[in-house]
Amino acid sequence: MTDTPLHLIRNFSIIAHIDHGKSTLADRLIEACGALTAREMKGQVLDSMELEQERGITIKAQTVRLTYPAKDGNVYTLNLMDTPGHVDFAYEVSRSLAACEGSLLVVDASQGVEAQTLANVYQAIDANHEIVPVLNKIDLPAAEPERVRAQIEEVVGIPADDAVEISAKTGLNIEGVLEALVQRLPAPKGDAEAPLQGLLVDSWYDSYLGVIILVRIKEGRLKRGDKIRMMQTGATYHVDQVGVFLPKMKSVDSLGPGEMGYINAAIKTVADCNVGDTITLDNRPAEKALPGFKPSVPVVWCGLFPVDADDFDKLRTSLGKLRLNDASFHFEAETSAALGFGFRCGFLGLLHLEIIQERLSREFNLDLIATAPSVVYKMHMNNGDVEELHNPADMPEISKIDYIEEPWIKASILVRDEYLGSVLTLCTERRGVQIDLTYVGDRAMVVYRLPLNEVVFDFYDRLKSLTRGYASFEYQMDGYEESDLVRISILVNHEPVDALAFIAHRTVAETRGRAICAKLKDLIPRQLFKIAIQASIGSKVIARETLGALSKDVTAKCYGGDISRKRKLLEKQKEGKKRMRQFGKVEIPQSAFLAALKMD
Ligand SMILES: Nc1nc2c(ncn2[C@@H]2O[C@H](COP(=O)(O)OP(=O)(O)OP(=O)(O)O)[C@@H](O)[C@H]2O)c(=O)[nH]1
Repeated sequence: MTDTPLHLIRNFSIIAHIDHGKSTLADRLIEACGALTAREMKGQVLDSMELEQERGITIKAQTVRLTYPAKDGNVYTLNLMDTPGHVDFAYEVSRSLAACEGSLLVVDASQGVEAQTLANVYQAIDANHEIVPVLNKIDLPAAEPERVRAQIEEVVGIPADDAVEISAKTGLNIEGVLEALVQRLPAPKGDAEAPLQGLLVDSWYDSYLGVIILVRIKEGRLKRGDKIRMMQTGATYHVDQVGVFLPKMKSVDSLGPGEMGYINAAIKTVADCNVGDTITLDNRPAEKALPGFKPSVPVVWCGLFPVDADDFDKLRTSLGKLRLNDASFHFEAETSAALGFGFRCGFLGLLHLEIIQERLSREFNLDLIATAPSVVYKMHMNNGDVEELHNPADMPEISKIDYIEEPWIKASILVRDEYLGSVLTLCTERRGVQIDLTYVGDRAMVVYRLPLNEVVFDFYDRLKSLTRGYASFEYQMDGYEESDLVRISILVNHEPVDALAFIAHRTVAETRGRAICAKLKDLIPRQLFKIAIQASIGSKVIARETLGALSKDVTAKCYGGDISRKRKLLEKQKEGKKRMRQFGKVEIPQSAFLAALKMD
């Protein structure tokens, strides 16, 4: 089974906007090729992570090898790479694409082209893919295949005459997709006798097998027992197992050119397995490495702290494990006066942040406090140095800073005309600069430049609520620009609370400072003395709230008599204390941080 001739291999990925039916189609293809029995299918096979299933989004790119007896009498090997649809995972999309020769472009025939469809299809075009448009959900009464076909031609700019019309849900015309794959996608190229060149597409940690590497062989052959070398890191390993995903793992003797599969080689550190690296043979190395991927750079950072300080080590181990599965995620130890020991973590975007946070809580059972997400600022110092700032609490003294730059993005928003006005207002409020406004059928496509800082700050939520969920949003990084930014410190009883410090444009500093102070006033329990809650820029106070004093003796109502009841009350109070953080004389409950950090 390992010796599929090149002309009978097709490697493809499926690209689509979220919810247009990519995973459902993948399931149908797997089913149609008999890889799994219906009972084994049980829901969507490719979205294996629990969290993914619940949210219905695809996080990790995965691959499946299918066998398809085509109408031309040949039996083809089809390697399907699943790709995530969301913009935060654009990086994973690009590496999946680099491992394939073609793409199925799935468009929901009742919805039409969306912002994310465009973003993904341009990546596929960049990767020189042959693209087969697929119109899905034609079972829906609202499906308008003709209109969407025209839209694909007009907006995406690829021919859509022979787009395959299907219903992934009912299974209608799945064979049409399989035939299009074998007839329209090019076969991979490569020479089985050449020195090995394998593209390291992905690596993750499996609790039974250790580190697993997903590889696409470009040239040569990779066998069990080979000694491989990673061309970038120079690390060498003996290959214990070579295999393919059916989608269950199945070991094979070797993988030849054009094939995709996995390697298991008792690798201890995933740090040696850089995605995009070239795998070659130690005793007969390739001369050149394959063109790799651009490393992913985290654009959003936030602090993660265990609610229970005893969980610090567990948090460290858990982050390490997640990182094995997700090289795009970064973390480093951090201490906060307010929150204790924790980690500063870097993410590709907000959804990525949310997913990691949720996985920590679900898979590792950790109770965490996350500080407000911050973008990476560039501090141009008076002495000519340029420092990157990931954490507002680390901002250098203002007198030493010449100027500050912040990252900008170019965002495309596709929205129904009736909501356009509110979207334009939102973008303007967020310091956006309009670049373009066109129409895609009955919807407006507006392109804005926006400071990323304003987008990490509840932009998605506002966009969603303003458009009743009907807007689609896609962005890419668009350079750095100088900006009038200030750090706002929050002081409780004149003590700065580092975890609440944030950076904002001067024009919105006061409003946001006020909002936090007002919120904290409601969240911090009254104490025996008056407490000032202030927001300041440097030494200048820009907002203030005062929390009145209160005397409170929980045992007062117990008339001295019932000792056990009294003890219970005191214990209860002690319990409560554990969840408090001490600030000078003031105790702030964890819930206050959580709520204050969740600004809305
Ligand atoms: N009526 C109908 N519904 C479909 C069809 N294909 C998929 N769906 C539904 O559309 C929704 C989204 O499908 P998914 O396959 O999860 O979409 P996806 O593109 O994989 O979504 P992400 O993984 O989030 O990118 C699900 O509720 C499916 O049941 C179809 O052909 N017809």
